[in-house]
Amino acid sequence: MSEPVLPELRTMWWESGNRARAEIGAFTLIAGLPGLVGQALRVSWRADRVRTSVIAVSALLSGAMATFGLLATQQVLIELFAAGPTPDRLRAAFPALTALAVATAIRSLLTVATGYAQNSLTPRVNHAVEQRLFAVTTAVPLEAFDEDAFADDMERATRNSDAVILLVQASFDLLASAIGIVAVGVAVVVIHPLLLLALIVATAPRLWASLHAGRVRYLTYVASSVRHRRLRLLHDLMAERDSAPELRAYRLRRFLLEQHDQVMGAETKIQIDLSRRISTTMTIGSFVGGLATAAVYVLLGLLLLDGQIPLSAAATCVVALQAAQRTLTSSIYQIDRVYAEGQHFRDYVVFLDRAEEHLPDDASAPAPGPLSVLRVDAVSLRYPGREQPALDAVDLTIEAGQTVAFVGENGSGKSTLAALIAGLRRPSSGAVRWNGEPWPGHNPRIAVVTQSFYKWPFTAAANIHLGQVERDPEQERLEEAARRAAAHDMIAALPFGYRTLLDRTFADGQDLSGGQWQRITAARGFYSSADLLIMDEPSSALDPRAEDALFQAIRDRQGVTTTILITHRLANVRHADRIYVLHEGRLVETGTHDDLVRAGGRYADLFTLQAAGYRSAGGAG
Ligand SMILES: Nc1ncnc2c1ncn2[C@@H]1O[C@H](COP(=O)(O)OP(=O)(O)OP(=O)(O)O)[C@@H](O)[C@H]1O
Repeated sequence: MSEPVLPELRTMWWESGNRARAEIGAFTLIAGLPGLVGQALRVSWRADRVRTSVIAVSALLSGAMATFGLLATQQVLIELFAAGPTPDRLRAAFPALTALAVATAIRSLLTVATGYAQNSLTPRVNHAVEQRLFAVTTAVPLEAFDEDAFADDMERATRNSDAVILLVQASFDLLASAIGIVAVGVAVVVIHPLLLLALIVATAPRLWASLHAGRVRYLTYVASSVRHRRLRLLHDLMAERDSAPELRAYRLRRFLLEQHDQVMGAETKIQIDLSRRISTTMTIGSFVGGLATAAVYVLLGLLLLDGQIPLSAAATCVVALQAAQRTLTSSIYQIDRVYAEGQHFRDYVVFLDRAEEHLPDDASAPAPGPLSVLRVDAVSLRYPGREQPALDAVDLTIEAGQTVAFVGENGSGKSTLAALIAGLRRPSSGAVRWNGEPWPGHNPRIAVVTQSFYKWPFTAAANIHLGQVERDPEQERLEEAARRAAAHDMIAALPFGYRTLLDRTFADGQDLSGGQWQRITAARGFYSSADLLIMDEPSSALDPRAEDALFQAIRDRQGVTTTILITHRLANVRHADRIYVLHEGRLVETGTHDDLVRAGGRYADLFTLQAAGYRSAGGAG
């Protein structure tokens, strides 16, 4: 093995928020919060005004109750520390005690109301966010996926769709904590203005230390993230079904175990170093925080001795200080969360904005009529990052009812031309005209059986029905399409026939061979009643009998419906009304099979080469 380590990994979607949090200091962190909380509240407001209002009002009322509770506590203490017999003092403290109990009960009720409102708000926000996101991801044209930056943004936005609700939740929690802190501040000012200063002095070092510790925690995460992913990659390689056969066939076991040992060793060492740093930060934070609190207690003592504040005020201040520190601890956690989730939320918003630029404007276009003629006018396409155009000024005309073939060597541009005709991609220049009119986006009258088909995790029947999902499935038509693609007998032999799930993730799910899958996708093409059917390499994995049946079915369409056939098996295009030969993106030859063989050009060369292969094999046999 010449490569000592696995290749570099790119930054992943889930790291952006934590990375951003790790890179900034406490000041930038705090300064960024109002904007993020504002955005979260707007999202929440749009999703559900009533519940958003309930949560916001509850947070405010809860803060008011906290202030009220502290003032009542002071009143209770004043009455209890007053001179006189204990029963009298208790009687005097009773109204304040009742007020304290009521304030506490109201706060508890508000917490319950907030919980209910948040529980119902969460699915509503998620629903709104996901609907908007997937409405966009399913509408952007294919070329958007070729732009690296766009594809990255899309991945981040899709995976981070729950960032919105996490940001909303964290923002509400932060809001409640912030109001709680303000409430304590107000109560303390009412008791004695100087105590506010004491409160700030006691809590500020802890606040700073906790924020700093948060940053170290995020740094820890970021520093180990690449190794974690590398480990996950190795876990998958060593324990997954897909890689298991080659792992054994190529005897990769030792290599992978060594890689795992190396990465795991580095990870352990760095984790230990980093946890040491975190512990140090936390210890310093607690130490300085403790000193500051002690200093405040000393100050309180001095004020008491000097007669500046009564004993009840000092005692209330101690209670307030503890309440403030409790609220602060939860605030720090919320601040970090709001910031990190806020970055993910920004990814989501940025993606939606960028995606808007890509969306096709086909809402206002009239539906295309039945095909009479399709014209490809000087169409060119250059993929991003490629010097050579994949298609270069291609012109051709297809009449309704024709069967035409695109042939050419690998990479000559056949699939790209098919994608342009279907409207799955837009040309860099030129136009595809359906009955003389260009059609923006995918043309609903064209069905495509793609070369790199997707194995949809549905039943066999549903997989065929995908060819025309807008109509209810008709078993007879499904079977008829399957027969034409030589798929019927194979499906009938599956454990549940047409109702067999074609994905092993599901209970009783089955997997098919490559050729069997290809028969299903061909059946899907036949099932559609599109005016134009494009079949891109529909027989590459088929056995000779299935291939013969498939091409017979394609020949049966000739003169009735229109077909574009892309194949390297040139014997199968002999019957085509017209053959277009592509070479390095240019249309180099056009004609019937006989015309092209007679012309003795590129097609004739390829055909003779293939035919010679069969002849010599026949001769050898
Ligand atoms: N998404 C893409 N991004 C960048 N280049 C691409 C992309 N898809 C295809 N290409 C390039 O465009 C050229 C034409 O590719 P295309 O798939 O159209 O060829 P093809 O004639 O269908 O080939 P094959 O016979 O192998 O299926 C090739 O050079 C290919 O590398």
